[in-house]
Amino acid sequence: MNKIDQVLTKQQQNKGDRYLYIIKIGGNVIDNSENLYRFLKDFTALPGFKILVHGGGKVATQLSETLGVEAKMVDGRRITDIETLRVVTMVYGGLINKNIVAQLQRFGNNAIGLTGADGDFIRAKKRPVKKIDYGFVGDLDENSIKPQNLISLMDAGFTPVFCALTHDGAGQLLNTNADTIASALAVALAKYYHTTLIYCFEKKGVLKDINDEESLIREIDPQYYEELKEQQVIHSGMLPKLDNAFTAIARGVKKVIIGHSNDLGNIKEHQPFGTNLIEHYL
Ligand SMILES: Nc1ncnc2c1ncn2[C@@H]1O[C@H](COP(=O)(O)OP(=O)(O)O)[C@@H](O)[C@H]1O
Ligand SMILES: CC(=O)N[C@@H](CCC(=O)OP(=O)(O)O)C(=O)O
Repeated sequence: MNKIDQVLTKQQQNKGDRYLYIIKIGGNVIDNSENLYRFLKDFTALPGFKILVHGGGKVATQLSETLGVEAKMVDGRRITDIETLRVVTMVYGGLINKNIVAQLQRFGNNAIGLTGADGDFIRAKKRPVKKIDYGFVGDLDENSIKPQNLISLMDAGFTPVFCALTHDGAGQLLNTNADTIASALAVALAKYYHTTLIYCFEKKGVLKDINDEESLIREIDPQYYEELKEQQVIHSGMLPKLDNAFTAIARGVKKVIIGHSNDLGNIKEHQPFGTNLIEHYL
């Protein structure tokens, strides 16, 4: 057994006292400075190890339009030509990532802002051209994340903050959906930590009626998810989010929650929070 494997085996044995929160925030939280402030404060107060993953599609679309680069989405994924890749690199890797890191530092959280290329933390494969050419969009697989260096970074006291950019290992940055990055990180790290994956957005969770915040669904299993899809209770961005969430559950992540960024503090207070995804109802 080599040295790294020995260290990792030891870490696996010690999983008992190693808790990790992987939390993803999307464009609507980033766009609302009050909600973002509150979220980052509550995120900092969570116990244990933490990783933040952020999107920012909304800001990228706004800046694209200002720069005269047309924003095109298909099935919730951005068609990323070379001009768009330049925009998202500036917005995700620069503007949003560095602002979040600076705000976390204010709360005493020693955050370090990363793309998947930094430290070779996340390698992706450019999506093959089939019916649609998505351009510089990266897909993840089970080999995309090698956890060793990420574990070392967290052991050294840093909080990784990942944006929605990865790389292909051959010099090319790729745009990768932030929900997918969060799910892949949770799957890769679930062997080493008691891992909770949380998707925070601007609603209480998955709602029966999207216009009624009181219609929160507290628990969903895959069978109920299928029924909700058939009834068209779930649509648009919530579909890929739930697909990513159930992928994480199927691959060993024990706890996945979808909830409002303003309610994150409920976790510390041991209060109910958002929609919990479960393998199946008992
Ligand atoms: N049943 C549902 N409950 C809550 N949100 C839903 C539901 N069905 C569709 N949605 C939509 O999904 C969106 C969240 O997906 P998305 O925009 O991709 O999130 P993010 O802000 O994290 O990127 C919500 O803003 C909402 O418009
Ligand atoms: C390939 C792809 O679609 N990438 C996303 C990455 C950003 C993201 O995921 O942002 P939200 O979480 O705010 O939606 C995009 O460019 O919109």
